[in-house]
Amino acid sequence: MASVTDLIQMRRDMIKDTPPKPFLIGVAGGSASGKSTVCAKIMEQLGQEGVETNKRRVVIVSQESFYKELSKDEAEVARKGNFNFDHPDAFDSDKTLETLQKIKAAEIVEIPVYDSVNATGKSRSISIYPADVIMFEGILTLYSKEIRDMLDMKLFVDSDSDTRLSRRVIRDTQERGRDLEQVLATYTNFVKPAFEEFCLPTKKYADVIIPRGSENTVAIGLIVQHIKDILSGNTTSEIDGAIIDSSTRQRH
Ligand SMILES: [N-]=[N+]=N[C@@H]1[C@H](O)[C@@H](CO)O[C@H]1n1ccc(=O)[nH]c1=O
Repeated sequence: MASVTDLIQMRRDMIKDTPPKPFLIGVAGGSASGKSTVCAKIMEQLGQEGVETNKRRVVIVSQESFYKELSKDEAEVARKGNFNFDHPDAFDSDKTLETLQKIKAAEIVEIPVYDSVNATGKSRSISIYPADVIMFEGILTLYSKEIRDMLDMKLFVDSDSDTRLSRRVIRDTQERGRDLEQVLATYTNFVKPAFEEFCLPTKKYADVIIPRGSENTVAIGLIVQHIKDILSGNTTSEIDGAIIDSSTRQRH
């Protein structure tokens, strides 16, 4: 009669041969909360030291890739800073879900790279190849239940709103060539209200909330270690539990 340890090892050997299903992480948080930087740091720390098997492939998918294309009138309104890019309806939720399902099924997908200066996703697109870890980052990545249910880990980057506003002012005036008055008006009219109505309420769905965003090296380190443990099968997952449970049943 094989011991429990043998059973668990046999199971782990079986699992090791099958390519791991992509591990999907949702990273939400207010505009300029540091989501992209948190993702970059996690990716860097996962990619750096090879875990047990070969180097992990980690890719970042931005929710901005799924902005609906603007009509001519909407583009005109957007140019004046009067379009609400922070509302859930600004995103194509069907296309988002379909693309994430393909990514989760380890298919190669083509996604647009959003050009926020010209507010279009038509400038260029990139291919996302099958990866071990996919980080889906954006202000409303935890908003839809269908997407939440697909995620293996949900993170919320929780930076103070004054920090986020000051970053936006610098980013939008310097990198996106907008004037200060328009940036502040857009923030007051759309970004702040939409954050409070649609983004902040999704914090309750997070598995880990990261106060202070990318400066929080302890939180990022814990998250990276947990992902590594899951990828290298070191966690006592439900599979092990099932074996132990079945063997005790046999013992009676
Ligand atoms: N305006 N505004 N706010 C949104 C949102 O807060 C953030 C994340 O999508 O990017 C901003 N955003 C998005 C598309 C765009 O063309 N311009 C832009 O500034």
